[in-house]
Amino acid sequence: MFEKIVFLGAGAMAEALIAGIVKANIVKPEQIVVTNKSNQARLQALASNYQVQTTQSIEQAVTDADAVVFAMKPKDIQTALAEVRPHLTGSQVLISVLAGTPITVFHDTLTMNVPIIRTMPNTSSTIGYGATAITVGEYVTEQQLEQTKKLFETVGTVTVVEEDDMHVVTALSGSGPAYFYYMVEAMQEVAAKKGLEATKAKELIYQTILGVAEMLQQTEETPTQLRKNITSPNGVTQRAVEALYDHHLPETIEAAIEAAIKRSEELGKA
Ligand SMILES: NC(=O)C1=CN([C@@H]2O[C@H](COP(=O)(O)OP(=O)(O)OC[C@H]3O[C@@H](n4cnc5c(N)ncnc54)[C@H](OP(=O)(O)O)[C@@H]3O)[C@@H](O)[C@H]2O)C=CC1
Ligand SMILES: O=C(O)[C@@H]1CCC=N1
Repeated sequence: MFEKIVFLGAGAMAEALIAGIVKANIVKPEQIVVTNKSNQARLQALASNYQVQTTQSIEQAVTDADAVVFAMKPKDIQTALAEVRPHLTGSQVLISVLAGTPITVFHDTLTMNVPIIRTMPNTSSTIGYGATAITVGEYVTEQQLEQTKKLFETVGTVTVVEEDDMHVVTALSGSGPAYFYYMVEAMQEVAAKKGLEATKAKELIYQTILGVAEMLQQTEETPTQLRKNITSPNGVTQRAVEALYDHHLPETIEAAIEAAIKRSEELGKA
Protein backbone atom coordinates (compact mmCIF):
# COMPACT_ATOMS: atom_id res chain seq x y z
CA MET A 1 0.00 0.00 0.00
CA PHE A 2 1.03 3.65 -0.34
CA GLU A 3 3.39 4.84 2.40
CA LYS A 4 2.21 8.45 2.29
CA ILE A 5 -1.03 9.79 0.84
CA VAL A 6 -1.61 13.51 0.47
CA PHE A 7 -5.00 15.15 0.11
CA LEU A 8 -4.94 18.54 -1.60
CA GLY A 9 -8.33 19.78 -0.50
CA ALA A 10 -10.04 19.18 2.82
CA GLY A 11 -13.70 19.44 1.91
CA ALA A 12 -16.63 17.04 1.95
CA MET A 13 -15.18 14.50 -0.48
CA ALA A 14 -11.73 14.48 1.08
CA GLU A 15 -13.29 13.91 4.48
CA ALA A 16 -15.48 11.08 3.18
CA LEU A 17 -12.40 9.29 1.83
CA ILE A 18 -10.24 10.03 4.87
CA ALA A 19 -12.94 8.81 7.26
CA GLY A 20 -13.38 5.58 5.31
CA ILE A 21 -9.66 4.93 4.86
CA VAL A 22 -8.87 5.57 8.52
CA LYS A 23 -11.75 3.35 9.61
CA ALA A 24 -10.57 0.56 7.28
CA ASN A 25 -7.11 0.83 8.88
CA ILE A 26 -5.28 0.08 5.62
CA VAL A 27 -2.90 2.99 6.15
CA LYS A 28 -2.24 4.64 9.48
CA PRO A 29 -3.61 8.16 10.05
CA GLU A 30 -0.05 9.48 10.38
CA GLN A 31 0.58 8.35 6.78
CA ILE A 32 -2.17 10.70 5.58
CA VAL A 33 -1.42 14.38 5.10
CA VAL A 34 -4.14 16.92 4.35
CA THR A 35 -3.80 20.45 3.11
CA ASN A 36 -6.20 23.07 1.75
CA LYS A 37 -6.17 26.61 0.44
CA SER A 38 -6.55 28.60 3.65
CA ASN A 39 -9.09 27.21 6.12
CA GLN A 40 -6.98 26.37 9.18
CA ALA A 41 -9.95 25.55 11.38
CA ARG A 42 -11.02 22.90 8.91
CA LEU A 43 -7.56 21.27 8.97
CA GLN A 44 -7.58 21.31 12.77
CA ALA A 45 -10.98 19.61 12.81
CA LEU A 46 -9.77 16.84 10.48
CA ALA A 47 -6.61 16.36 12.56
CA SER A 48 -8.64 16.12 15.71
CA ASN A 49 -11.32 13.80 14.27
CA TYR A 50 -9.07 11.41 12.34
CA GLN A 51 -5.56 11.95 13.78
CA VAL A 52 -4.24 12.73 10.27
CA GLN A 53 -1.34 15.09 9.65
CA THR A 54 -2.06 18.55 8.30
CA THR A 55 0.14 21.19 6.75
CA GLN A 56 -0.14 24.43 4.82
CA SER A 57 3.08 23.66 2.97
CA ILE A 58 2.51 22.03 -0.42
CA GLU A 59 6.23 21.24 -0.61
CA GLN A 60 6.19 19.41 2.69
CA ALA A 61 3.02 17.57 1.73
CA VAL A 62 3.92 16.47 -1.76
CA THR A 63 7.68 15.94 -2.01
CA ASP A 64 7.95 12.48 -0.45
CA ALA A 65 4.35 11.34 -1.03
CA ASP A 66 3.62 8.39 -3.25
CA ALA A 67 -0.02 9.33 -3.88
CA VAL A 68 -1.36 12.87 -4.26
CA VAL A 69 -5.15 13.14 -4.23
CA PHE A 70 -6.56 16.25 -5.92
CA ALA A 71 -9.76 17.03 -4.00
CA MET A 72 -10.43 20.68 -4.74
CA LYS A 73 -13.24 22.08 -6.90
CA PRO A 74 -12.59 21.87 -10.66
CA LYS A 75 -12.25 25.68 -10.85
CA ASP A 76 -9.21 25.49 -8.53
CA ILE A 77 -7.26 22.83 -10.42
CA GLN A 78 -5.02 25.17 -12.43
CA THR A 79 -3.80 26.97 -9.31
CA ALA A 80 -3.28 23.67 -7.52
CA LEU A 81 -1.28 22.19 -10.40
CA ALA A 82 0.94 25.28 -10.57
CA GLU A 83 1.64 24.96 -6.84
CA VAL A 84 2.34 21.23 -7.01
CA ARG A 85 4.42 21.10 -10.17
CA PRO A 86 7.78 22.14 -8.65
CA HIS A 87 7.50 19.33 -6.11
CA LEU A 88 6.71 16.46 -8.44
CA THR A 89 9.53 13.96 -8.50
CA GLY A 90 8.07 11.45 -10.94
CA SER A 91 7.42 8.86 -8.24
CA GLN A 92 4.02 10.20 -7.11
CA VAL A 93 0.81 8.96 -8.69
CA LEU A 94 -1.74 11.76 -9.04
CA ILE A 95 -5.29 10.76 -8.19
CA SER A 96 -8.09 13.12 -9.19
CA VAL A 97 -11.60 13.09 -7.73
CA LEU A 98 -12.60 16.19 -9.72
CA ALA A 99 -15.91 16.14 -11.55
CA GLY A 100 -15.74 16.73 -15.27
CA THR A 101 -12.00 17.38 -15.42
CA PRO A 102 -10.23 15.22 -18.03
CA ILE A 103 -6.81 13.66 -17.54
CA THR A 104 -5.52 15.81 -20.42
CA VAL A 105 -5.97 18.92 -18.24
CA PHE A 106 -3.33 17.49 -15.88
CA HIS A 107 -0.93 16.49 -18.64
CA ASP A 108 -1.38 19.71 -20.62
CA THR A 109 -0.95 21.94 -17.57
CA LEU A 110 1.95 20.08 -16.01
CA THR A 111 3.67 19.33 -19.33
CA MET A 112 5.17 16.30 -17.62
CA ASN A 113 4.67 12.58 -18.15
CA VAL A 114 3.09 12.04 -14.76
CA PRO A 115 0.91 9.05 -13.89
CA ILE A 116 -2.71 10.11 -13.37
CA ILE A 117 -5.71 8.13 -12.22
CA ARG A 118 -9.06 9.87 -12.55
CA THR A 119 -11.73 8.74 -10.14
CA MET A 120 -15.34 9.51 -9.35
CA PRO A 121 -16.11 8.43 -5.79
CA ASN A 122 -19.14 9.37 -3.71
CA THR A 123 -19.70 10.45 -0.14
CA SER A 124 -20.87 7.00 0.98
CA SER A 125 -17.14 6.20 1.14
CA THR A 126 -17.37 7.67 4.64
CA ILE A 127 -18.84 4.41 5.92
CA GLY A 128 -17.28 1.98 3.44
CA TYR A 129 -20.27 1.96 1.06
CA GLY A 130 -18.76 4.18 -1.62
CA ALA A 131 -19.04 3.45 -5.33
CA THR A 132 -15.92 4.65 -7.12
CA ALA A 133 -15.36 4.63 -10.86
CA ILE A 134 -11.79 4.90 -12.02
CA THR A 135 -10.08 5.49 -15.31
CA VAL A 136 -6.38 5.11 -15.83
CA GLY A 137 -4.12 7.58 -17.59
CA GLU A 138 -0.86 6.98 -19.40
CA TYR A 139 2.33 6.39 -17.39
CA VAL A 140 0.50 4.68 -14.50
CA THR A 141 2.39 1.60 -13.37
CA GLU A 142 0.66 -1.70 -12.63
CA GLN A 143 1.62 -1.28 -8.98
CA GLN A 144 0.19 2.26 -8.77
CA LEU A 145 -3.07 1.05 -10.32
CA GLU A 146 -3.32 -1.90 -7.92
CA GLN A 147 -2.55 0.31 -4.92
CA THR A 148 -5.12 2.89 -5.99
CA LYS A 149 -7.78 0.22 -6.56
CA LYS A 150 -7.00 -1.26 -3.15
CA LEU A 151 -7.22 2.17 -1.52
CA PHE A 152 -10.68 2.85 -2.93
CA GLU A 153 -11.79 -0.75 -2.29
CA THR A 154 -11.30 -0.06 1.40
CA VAL A 155 -14.12 2.48 1.15
CA GLY A 156 -16.46 0.58 -1.17
CA THR A 157 -16.57 -0.84 -4.68
CA VAL A 158 -14.29 0.08 -7.58
CA THR A 159 -15.43 -0.03 -11.20
CA VAL A 160 -12.95 0.62 -14.00
CA VAL A 161 -14.52 2.64 -16.82
CA GLU A 162 -13.48 4.36 -20.03
CA GLU A 163 -12.77 8.05 -19.52
CA ASP A 164 -15.58 8.95 -21.95
CA ASP A 165 -18.04 7.33 -19.53
CA MET A 166 -17.00 9.52 -16.61
CA HIS A 167 -19.71 12.13 -17.24
CA VAL A 168 -22.54 9.62 -17.08
CA VAL A 169 -20.87 7.88 -14.13
CA THR A 170 -20.72 11.19 -12.28
CA ALA A 171 -24.41 11.75 -12.97
CA LEU A 172 -25.30 8.25 -11.73
CA SER A 173 -23.10 7.41 -8.76
CA GLY A 174 -21.13 10.59 -7.99
CA SER A 175 -24.21 12.77 -7.61
CA GLY A 176 -26.56 9.81 -7.21
CA PRO A 177 -26.69 9.73 -3.40
CA ALA A 178 -28.17 13.25 -3.47
CA TYR A 179 -31.16 12.05 -5.51
CA PHE A 180 -31.99 9.41 -2.92
CA TYR A 181 -31.50 11.87 -0.02
CA TYR A 182 -33.85 14.26 -1.81
CA MET A 183 -36.45 11.52 -2.08
CA VAL A 184 -36.09 10.70 1.62
CA GLU A 185 -36.49 14.40 2.44
CA ALA A 186 -39.70 14.50 0.39
CA MET A 187 -41.05 11.34 2.04
CA GLN A 188 -40.31 12.75 5.49
CA GLU A 189 -42.09 15.98 4.61
CA VAL A 190 -45.21 14.11 3.52
CA ALA A 191 -45.08 11.92 6.63
CA ALA A 192 -44.96 15.08 8.76
CA LYS A 193 -47.87 16.60 6.87
CA LYS A 194 -49.84 13.45 7.54
CA GLY A 195 -49.09 13.73 11.25
CA LEU A 196 -46.74 10.75 11.65
CA GLU A 197 -44.21 11.28 14.41
CA ALA A 198 -40.81 12.22 12.90
CA THR A 199 -38.81 9.50 14.71
CA LYS A 200 -41.25 6.84 13.57
CA ALA A 201 -41.24 8.11 9.98
CA LYS A 202 -37.45 8.18 10.02
CA GLU A 203 -37.17 4.61 11.33
CA LEU A 204 -39.60 3.30 8.70
CA ILE A 205 -38.18 5.24 5.74
CA TYR A 206 -34.48 4.57 6.50
CA GLN A 207 -35.11 0.85 6.94
CA THR A 208 -37.13 0.83 3.71
CA ILE A 209 -34.32 2.35 1.67
CA LEU A 210 -31.78 0.00 3.28
CA GLY A 211 -34.02 -2.98 2.50
CA VAL A 212 -34.33 -1.89 -1.13
CA ALA A 213 -30.54 -1.67 -1.54
CA GLU A 214 -30.05 -5.09 0.06
CA MET A 215 -32.83 -6.70 -2.01
CA LEU A 216 -31.20 -5.38 -5.18
CA GLN A 217 -27.82 -6.74 -4.06
CA GLN A 218 -28.87 -10.05 -2.55
CA THR A 219 -31.67 -11.36 -4.77
CA GLU A 220 -31.31 -12.38 -8.40
CA GLU A 221 -34.35 -10.26 -9.28
CA THR A 222 -34.43 -7.22 -11.54
CA PRO A 223 -35.69 -3.93 -10.10
CA THR A 224 -38.72 -4.27 -12.36
CA GLN A 225 -39.59 -7.68 -10.89
CA LEU A 226 -38.97 -6.47 -7.34
CA ARG A 227 -41.31 -3.56 -7.95
CA LYS A 228 -43.95 -5.87 -9.45
CA ASN A 229 -43.71 -8.10 -6.36
CA ILE A 230 -44.94 -5.18 -4.27
CA THR A 231 -47.61 -4.01 -6.70
CA SER A 232 -50.78 -5.96 -6.03
CA PRO A 233 -53.25 -5.66 -8.93
CA ASN A 234 -55.55 -2.75 -8.17
CA GLY A 235 -53.87 -2.41 -4.79
CA VAL A 236 -52.28 0.48 -2.97
CA THR A 237 -48.84 0.44 -4.64
CA GLN A 238 -50.38 0.35 -8.10
CA ARG A 239 -52.07 3.67 -7.40
CA ALA A 240 -48.79 5.17 -6.16
CA VAL A 241 -46.79 3.90 -9.13
CA GLU A 242 -49.43 5.21 -11.53
CA ALA A 243 -49.20 8.61 -9.82
CA LEU A 244 -45.41 8.53 -10.17
CA TYR A 245 -45.81 7.68 -13.86
CA ASP A 246 -48.48 10.34 -14.38
CA HIS A 247 -46.13 12.87 -12.76
CA HIS A 248 -43.39 11.79 -15.18
CA LEU A 249 -40.96 10.04 -12.83
CA PRO A 250 -38.92 8.36 -15.63
CA GLU A 251 -38.66 11.65 -17.55
CA THR A 252 -37.81 13.50 -14.34
CA ILE A 253 -34.96 11.10 -13.58
CA GLU A 254 -33.76 11.33 -17.17
CA ALA A 255 -33.85 15.13 -17.03
CA ALA A 256 -31.81 15.12 -13.81
CA ILE A 257 -29.18 12.78 -15.24
CA GLU A 258 -28.98 14.70 -18.52
CA ALA A 259 -28.58 17.97 -16.59
CA ALA A 260 -25.81 16.46 -14.47
CA ILE A 261 -24.03 15.12 -17.57
CA LYS A 262 -24.26 18.54 -19.21
CA ARG A 263 -22.79 20.25 -16.13
CA SER A 264 -20.01 17.67 -15.89
CA GLU A 265 -19.16 18.33 -19.54
CA GLU A 266 -19.18 22.09 -18.90
CA LEU A 267 -16.79 21.66 -15.96
CA GLY A 268 -14.51 19.66 -18.23
CA LYS A 269 -14.40 22.45 -20.80
CA ALA A 270 -14.04 25.34 -18.33
N1 LIG B 1 -18.97 16.14 -2.65
C1 LIG B 1 -19.19 15.07 -3.39
O1 LIG B 1 -20.17 14.32 -3.20
C2 LIG B 1 -18.23 14.70 -4.50
C3 LIG B 1 -17.26 15.59 -4.92
N2 LIG B 1 -16.39 15.23 -5.92
C4 LIG B 1 -15.36 16.17 -6.34
O2 LIG B 1 -14.53 16.40 -5.23
C5 LIG B 1 -13.96 17.71 -5.32
C6 LIG B 1 -14.13 18.42 -3.99
O3 LIG B 1 -15.50 18.54 -3.72
P1 LIG B 1 -16.00 18.89 -2.26
O4 LIG B 1 -15.17 18.17 -1.27
O5 LIG B 1 -17.46 18.70 -2.27
O6 LIG B 1 -15.62 20.47 -2.21
P2 LIG B 1 -15.40 21.41 -0.97
O7 LIG B 1 -15.74 22.80 -1.42
O8 LIG B 1 -16.09 20.84 0.23
O9 LIG B 1 -13.82 21.37 -0.70
C7 LIG B 1 -12.88 21.92 -1.57
C8 LIG B 1 -11.53 21.94 -0.88
O10 LIG B 1 -10.50 22.30 -1.80
C9 LIG B 1 -9.60 23.19 -1.12
N3 LIG B 1 -8.78 23.89 -2.09
C10 LIG B 1 -9.12 24.89 -2.93
N4 LIG B 1 -8.05 25.26 -3.68
C11 LIG B 1 -7.01 24.49 -3.28
C12 LIG B 1 -5.64 24.40 -3.65
N5 LIG B 1 -5.12 25.19 -4.61
N6 LIG B 1 -4.86 23.48 -3.02
C13 LIG B 1 -5.37 22.70 -2.04
N7 LIG B 1 -6.65 22.74 -1.66
C14 LIG B 1 -7.47 23.62 -2.26
C15 LIG B 1 -10.51 24.03 -0.26
O11 LIG B 1 -9.76 24.70 0.75
P3 LIG B 1 -10.33 26.02 1.53
O12 LIG B 1 -11.53 25.53 2.32
O13 LIG B 1 -9.20 26.44 2.39
O14 LIG B 1 -10.72 27.00 0.47
C16 LIG B 1 -11.41 22.92 0.29
O15 LIG B 1 -10.79 22.25 1.37
C17 LIG B 1 -14.65 18.42 -6.47
O16 LIG B 1 -13.78 18.48 -7.58
C18 LIG B 1 -15.86 17.54 -6.77
O17 LIG B 1 -16.17 17.56 -8.14
C19 LIG B 1 -16.42 14.00 -6.49
C20 LIG B 1 -17.34 13.08 -6.10
C21 LIG B 1 -18.37 13.36 -5.12
O1 LIG C 1 -21.79 18.22 -7.41
C1 LIG C 1 -20.65 18.03 -7.82
O2 LIG C 1 -20.16 18.76 -8.69
C2 LIG C 1 -19.86 16.87 -7.28
C3 LIG C 1 -19.62 15.84 -8.36
C4 LIG C 1 -20.39 14.63 -7.94
C5 LIG C 1 -20.93 14.96 -6.65
N1 LIG C 1 -20.59 16.18 -6.29
